Amino acid sequence: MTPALQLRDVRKTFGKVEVIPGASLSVMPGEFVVFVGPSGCGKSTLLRMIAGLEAPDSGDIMIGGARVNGVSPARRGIAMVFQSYALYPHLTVAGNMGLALKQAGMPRAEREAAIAEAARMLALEPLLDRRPAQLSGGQRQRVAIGRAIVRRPKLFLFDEPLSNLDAALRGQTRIELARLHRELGATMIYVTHDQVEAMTLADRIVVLDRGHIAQIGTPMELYDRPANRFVASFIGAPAMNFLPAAAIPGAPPGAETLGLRPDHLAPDPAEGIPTEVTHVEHLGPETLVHATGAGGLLTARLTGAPEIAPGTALRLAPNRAHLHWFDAAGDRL
Ligand SMILES: Nc1ncnc2c1ncn2[C@@H]1O[C@H](COP(=O)(O)OP(=O)(O)OP(=O)(O)O)[C@@H](O)[C@H]1O
Repeated sequence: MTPALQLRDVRKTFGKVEVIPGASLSVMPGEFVVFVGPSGCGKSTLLRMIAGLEAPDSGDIMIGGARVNGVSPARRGIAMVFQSYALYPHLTVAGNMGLALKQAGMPRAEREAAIAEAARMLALEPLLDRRPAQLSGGQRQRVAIGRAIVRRPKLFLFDEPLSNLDAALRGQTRIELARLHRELGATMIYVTHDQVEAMTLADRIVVLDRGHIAQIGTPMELYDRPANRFVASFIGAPAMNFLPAAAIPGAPPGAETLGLRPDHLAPDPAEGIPTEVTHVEHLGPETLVHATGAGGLLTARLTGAPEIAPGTALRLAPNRAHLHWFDAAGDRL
């Protein structure tokens, strides 16, 4: 099958700074791929090169099997949804959604059918005659998504589309986006710095570390088998704990660091690592216990609301089925 998108050793430098030192990846038709990484890691630059808003210094960008380097954004068969909704204030919702189709010369009846279909998918039907100023932030973002849908692009590109929404609406819109992806069966590339969005939306996640692809995999692959410390610490909340490899017996040769997820620690008065509790957070169904011990800081996620006070001694034992060993370079062993 021809990949919907392929990057072959794509490089980008701004002035003297190499922002993308060489990225290669393939996205299959219908996949939802999320680019994730901390601020400044180059996610937006990569997305903007795919969109044609930025030119790579070298390398090939292929969309649907055709090389699109040098092809204008409008001719790439893509639709982009930004963090800022970028709606036209003087046009109605329907007008905003249909503008690109009108400009492309699509007949009115066909245009209206496309708008009606997108409005149905996004529950925008009652709002079609409103102007952007009369909409909430979440509704505006849905219009921006609708504007992308009506164009039936080969590739949807999303650049942090939820970051202007409040937490509750972000969660809700995330679920809507996942449903939309299922319903459309479209190929989607999505940029975020939020690992929860990446974990919940992606078929596959691309983790970027200072322009390098640190790992590509399904959410559970990254969670269960992070390729290096960077991915291990970025994926999963609360973050993975890191201790010197000598903290427990059984380190493989070359191990420098032991990674333990908070989910994989449990009190064990006999065998556990001795720690002193520094802080306890009761979240209702679970409790986060923060402690010092074995030459590091440890966070454990315990179920229920155990009575543990700061200052007490607590022995925490790792689940042996979930140990992550890393060498001096930070690579997984
Ligand atoms: N037009 C530009 N000129 C010079 N440097 C740039 C330009 N655009 C981006 N950069 C730099 O390239 C690096 C990557 O930026 P980019 O916006 O791709 O990161 P990002 O991962 O999307 O970050 P954020 O989440 O903060 O948007 C940053 O160091 C940024 O300062």
